[in-house]
Amino acid sequence: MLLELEQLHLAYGRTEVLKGLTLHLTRGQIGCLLGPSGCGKTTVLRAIAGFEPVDAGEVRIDNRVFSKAGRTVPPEARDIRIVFQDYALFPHLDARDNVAFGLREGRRRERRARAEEMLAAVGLAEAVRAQPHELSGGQQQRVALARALVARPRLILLDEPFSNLDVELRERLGIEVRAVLKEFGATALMVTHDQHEAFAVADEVGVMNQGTLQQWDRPYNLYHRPANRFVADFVGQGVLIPGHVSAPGKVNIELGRLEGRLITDVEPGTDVDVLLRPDDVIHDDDSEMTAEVRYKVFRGAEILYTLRLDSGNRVLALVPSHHDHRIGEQIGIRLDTEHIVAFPRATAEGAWCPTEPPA
Ligand SMILES: Nc1ncnc2c1ncn2[C@@H]1O[C@H](COP(=O)(O)OP(=O)(O)OP(=O)(O)O)[C@@H](O)[C@H]1O
Repeated sequence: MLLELEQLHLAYGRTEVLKGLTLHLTRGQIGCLLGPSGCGKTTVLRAIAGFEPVDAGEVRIDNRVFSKAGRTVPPEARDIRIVFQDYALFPHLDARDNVAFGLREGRRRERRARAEEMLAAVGLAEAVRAQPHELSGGQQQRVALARALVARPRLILLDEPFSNLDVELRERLGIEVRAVLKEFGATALMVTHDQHEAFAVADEVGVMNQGTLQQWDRPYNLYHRPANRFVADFVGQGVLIPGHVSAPGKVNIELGRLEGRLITDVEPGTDVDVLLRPDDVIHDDDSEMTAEVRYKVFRGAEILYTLRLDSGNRVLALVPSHHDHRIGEQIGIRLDTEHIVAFPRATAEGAWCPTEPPA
């Protein structure tokens, strides 16, 4: 294990921000913390970097305790580098010298040579002498990444690294950053509130809520096997539909009987809420089951339909966009679920539905 956070507790004054957070990263692994604003993501990075002392629990790196109650190894002694949202480049230094700054040792010529190699690795061989203001946001962030990587630190932390970039660029840069981190075998932890960014970059993603980790898993599992309602709601889209577990692996809902492996632990006889993702609901003109189009969002390749069932419940359906139906039309649907995600029926506040479109 390269990074181990064990039962971390951290409060700002009386406000408890991290409440027993445990997380492990192996060497060469890229992790990402995802969660709503204010859930404590940046605080986790600050605790790892040594900017914030912890109240309880431990931060261990390479089996060495770097933080525990009453003891915080200073940031400069941790061999960690951070890539910030605003790039934090020196405006008066060119790209090469910004990267060379990441090397604290060696002669200037050697440091510049290594900086040039590193810039080439992030695709900026042509821009070594450019000043930050001559570079685009994406290029500046690549310079910042090169500066973080050049000294081969133990761990790289990335704090919302793409949030100043436009959406199109974010995912592309995310894929590039992942490739570079992997090429150098770097261990990295990123924080973001953008799940597409997290999925593009990370091997494993942790969903946080109010200072705790709800699930740490591969992106596929977060989407298809959410551990609880919070994760189901936060990752991807979907609705919860009332159902009843009639037998192991069999759940009755108003659209019929679902059969498949139950992901969550619910006994036969239990009333449940079943998660239906937009890709579970297939548009099929030949199906006898129909639903009314209440709302639609054109997404280019697909249209995301909000459909009203006879009961009044809503489901979402992701449909190829040449199936362009009008609001109010009844369209055929069928379900395609290979496994079932169901949570024991809770209070009404646990369930959610897409909101009605504005009139
Ligand atoms: N220095 C501080 N003093 C007091 N409270 C703080 C301090 N820094 C953060 N907080 C509070 O701690 C909570 C967690 O903050 P943090 O920045 O870790 O959240 P975050 O998940 O990174 O949020 P965002 O996505 O908005 O950046 C917030 O409620 C915030 O207001």
